Amino acid sequence: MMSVHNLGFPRIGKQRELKKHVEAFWRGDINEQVLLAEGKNLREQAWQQQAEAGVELMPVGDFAWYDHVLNMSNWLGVIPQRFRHLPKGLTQYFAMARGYQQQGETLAACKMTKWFDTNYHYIVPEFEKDQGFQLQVDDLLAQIKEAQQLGHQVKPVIVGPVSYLWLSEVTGHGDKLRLLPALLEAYGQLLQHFAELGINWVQLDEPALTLDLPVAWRQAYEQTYHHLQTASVKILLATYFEGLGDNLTYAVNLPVAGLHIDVVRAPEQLISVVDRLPRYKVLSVGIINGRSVWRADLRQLLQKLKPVYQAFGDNLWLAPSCSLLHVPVDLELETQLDTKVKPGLAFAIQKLHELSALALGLREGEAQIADQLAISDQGLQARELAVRPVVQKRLAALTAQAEQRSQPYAERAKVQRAVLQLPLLPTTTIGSFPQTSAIRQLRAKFRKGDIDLTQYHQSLQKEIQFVIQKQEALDLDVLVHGEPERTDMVEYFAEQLAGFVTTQYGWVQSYGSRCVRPPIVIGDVERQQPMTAGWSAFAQSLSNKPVKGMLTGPVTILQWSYPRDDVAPEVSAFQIALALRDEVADLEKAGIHIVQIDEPAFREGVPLQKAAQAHYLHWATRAFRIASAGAKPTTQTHTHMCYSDFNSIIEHIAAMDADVITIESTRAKMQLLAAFEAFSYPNEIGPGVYDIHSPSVPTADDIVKLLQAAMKYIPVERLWVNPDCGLKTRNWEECELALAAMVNAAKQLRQSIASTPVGKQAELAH
Ligand SMILES: Nc1nc2c(c(=O)[nH]1)N[C@@H](CNc1ccc(C(=O)N[C@@H](CCC(=O)N[C@@H](CCC(=O)N[C@@H](CCC(=O)O)C(=O)O)C(=O)O)C(=O)O)cc1)CN2
Ligand code: MET
Ligand SMILES: [Zn+2]
Repeated sequence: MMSVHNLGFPRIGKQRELKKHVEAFWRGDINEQVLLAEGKNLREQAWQQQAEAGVELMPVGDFAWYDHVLNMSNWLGVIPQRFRHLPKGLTQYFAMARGYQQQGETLAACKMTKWFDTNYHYIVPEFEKDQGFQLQVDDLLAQIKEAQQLGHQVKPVIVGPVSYLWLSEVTGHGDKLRLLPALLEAYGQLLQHFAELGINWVQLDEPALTLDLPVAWRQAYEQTYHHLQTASVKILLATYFEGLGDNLTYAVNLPVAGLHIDVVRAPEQLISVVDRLPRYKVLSVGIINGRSVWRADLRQLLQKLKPVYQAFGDNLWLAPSCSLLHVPVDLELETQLDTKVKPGLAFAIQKLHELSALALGLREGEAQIADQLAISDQGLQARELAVRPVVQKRLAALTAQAEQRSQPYAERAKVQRAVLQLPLLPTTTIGSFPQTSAIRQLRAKFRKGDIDLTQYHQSLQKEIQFVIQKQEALDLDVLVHGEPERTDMVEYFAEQLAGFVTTQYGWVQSYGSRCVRPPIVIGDVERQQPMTAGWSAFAQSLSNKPVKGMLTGPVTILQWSYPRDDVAPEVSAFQIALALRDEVADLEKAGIHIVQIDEPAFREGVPLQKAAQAHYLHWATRAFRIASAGAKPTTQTHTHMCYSDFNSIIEHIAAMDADVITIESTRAKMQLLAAFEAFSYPNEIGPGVYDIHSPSVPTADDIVKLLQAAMKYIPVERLWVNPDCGLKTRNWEECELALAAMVNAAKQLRQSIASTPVGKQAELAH
């Protein structure tokens, strides 16, 4: 029978229950037994919600206390040496995710990085040179039994071996593919365990199969699935986030029982796959967008699926394009959404209902789903909202000149030096200071109406005063206001821009227990009033040192929101950029001399396949320039990037033409700067000098060494001193100690440079 199945479901619960339980466990407020019971509850609820929405084949294995890639490492026994003496189970698991500090012992966490082009972060598998694999899967098998006992037909869902290997890092040198045979043995055993539990189908997630793969990795796919075909379970090979591209011919011929393809990201591949996939295989069509919150056009999708159903019959399965991890759980919780917008949206549960409707419509005819079609038709009307001809006209009239600063960097730098009077190696922070529970509670009180707007603003002003005082005391050179008024760097802007809506409970996991509520772009974007200038002006009034204005860039605002699914992303990005351009002008009017426009998601937005990258990089760079280039030559523009590997996009970073870029680089030990040097990056750079993810505090010596390393690549006149990223997830004690060390390090270096003869200085600087 044709099946409706799901690739994965949000694990956090409708109201972020998982976050609350896990954080309570970390604080020691609940014990392991209670945590395990709460997890079991959440899984049961998720299965129940999916079953009620018509899922016939239930994903199991998508639950994770922290991250599903870390789960896979744990199941395979990929535990780096430094954690092996810790008690197996949750202690070891959380130590790998977050680091470990106890009784004088400090273990660094494993690396965390972006999951393909999403805002979800996974824990990078860390292999030793001769990594072995040893299954420890009792918890996974127990979950499968839990679901079976509840009467669900279970399909285990795990990361496939090639993608797992692709995402891993090997310490020292060595070709990762060497490890494939041993890895396949372990996967083979795991599939055998599934078979013993009566499992019929297993889903192996292989998003890496959509990348432009080196030949050896393509071959690894053949080797892998030839090896695993002897297992007594059927394999559904799941690909998503892109089309199969050049790997299509390989993919359709791999010896697996089923193939899942993403026809939302790559609609054009449907015909090719239907033509080439043998009819005895299952074709799982990812037809409902797992990365968006827009309702689907069911009539159109039915037309698309009809010929596929004719060709494949019961071997056609319907699914979301990818795991629903990337969308919120339930639209029904949203009681404050505009009543014209809400019918246009679908969260995880609603998306599964859309799939069930499609399946029923295909099997039994459209008349059977008249109600759902009516809902879909109504949803399409929400796309006609928020049309703003004024914005469209302004965009159309934009000149190339508007995207250029009025003077080149070399000249701007001179006038900025005169205005700002900064010392060599200026010190600064990235923007946010600790988001304490007092601040969050203040916000919660304001939302509930327990305090009014005036009281809320007064308390925020007090916080800004406190933040400025602390920075003065630390003797930082360029100050920030600390962003206490922002729940999130993207949501804050979306709340104020016309053309966006925000949600109450639209939480999506970003990493571990940390969640975000991505806003939704519903139409043309337009600024209605200044968004940040008041707060920045207030902060500046408290200090004689420059205070940076703090904006989130157009690419990041769009990337961390749900875009329209029927508007080219650059159109929305340019509109957001125009709004920010006006904000920059208002900051200048308010007496602000430095404006930072953060673009941490700039790299994340780069398309996975090479063919599409140039177009993206072109418009993304333009969007940044539209936002920033209106600044006066005396205004110093900054940007900030983090969480990614920048080496491949340096020329585009340079084309953004920010006067200063502050960039995460501690974990890569300044190696990143070699790339900046190789490219002759012309403007100023603040390579992060300490990792803000770790509670451990750096010493001034550590920082001096890093800066000396940086001076080998970047002339000291163009170097800044700052942490890797914002400090909102840290506490004050950690911040003060770390920043004191940082300022101290900068001062030491300034002194040693000042006492160095001029000839030598030049040497030092290069
Ligand atoms: N959008 C986005 N993506 C990003 C980042 C980012 O900053 N923003 N940074 C990178 C890393 N990702 C991150 C994602 C989230 C968080 C984070 O701290 N999230 C907070 C939520 C922030 C928030 O919206 N807070 C609200 C709601 C807070 C809250 O939970 N309030 C309580 C009540 C108050 C209390 O008792 O604490 C409640 O509603 O129940 C507020 O401040 O008002 C969390 O999960 O805890 C950090 C980094 C990459 N991606
Ligand atoms: C994820 S980048 C964060 C930049 C922001 N200005 C902050 O300091 O939090
Ligand atoms: Zn950052």
